[in-house]
Amino acid sequence: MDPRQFLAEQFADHEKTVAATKTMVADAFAQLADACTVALKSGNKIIFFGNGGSAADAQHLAAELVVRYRLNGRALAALALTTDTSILTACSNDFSYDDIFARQIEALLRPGDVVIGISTSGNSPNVLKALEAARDRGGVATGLSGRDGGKMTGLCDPLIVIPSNVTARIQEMHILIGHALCDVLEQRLRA
Ligand SMILES: O=C(CO)[C@@H](O)[C@H](O)[C@H](O)[C@H](O)COP(=O)(O)O
Ligand SMILES: [Zn+2]
Repeated sequence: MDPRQFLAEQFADHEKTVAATKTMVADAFAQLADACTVALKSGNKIIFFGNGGSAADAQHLAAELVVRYRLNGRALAALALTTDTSILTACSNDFSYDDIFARQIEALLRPGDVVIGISTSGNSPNVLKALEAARDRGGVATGLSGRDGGKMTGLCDPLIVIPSNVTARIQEMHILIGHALCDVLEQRLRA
């Protein structure tokens, strides 16, 4: 396998996914940006969570809002549920891995908070449980997914579904959309 050829194929696949995604997700993205704007203006917060690469996305995006993305200005209230190893290990050990995000939602969510579950399959049980817990407690359950949306369909409003079956391509679109979300929120609330 020639790495140059392989990389060219990866770029081609990425570009194909970008082209398919940008026409499909615009309305859901606008809805998500509006929901986050309302929450932040009302003194609520945005809560991100996901597994593996999506855990990295969750904490990456929370950091953009709490600290800065492109603009200096006020801190925006955001939290990733993927970072406290004591909570994550105690909850996995004593309860179940499926509860690691839902338990934190029970502790930390206030009505009006926006939660953003990130799952490329849309089927990770811990993400689904947290979305249900958020919805039950008056949170705004939203998500970033891929494939056919999985079980996140029907739990999230809006749900941004990336039209791809390749986990890496879906994640690449998630972080692009996440960055765009931070940019819109900065322009609305930090400028
Ligand atoms: O980053 C990657 C693959 O690119 C992996 O770590 C991936 O995030 C993990 O397999 C996750 O557990 C997948 O979960 P999900 O996206 O289906 O919810
Ligand atoms: Zn990855």
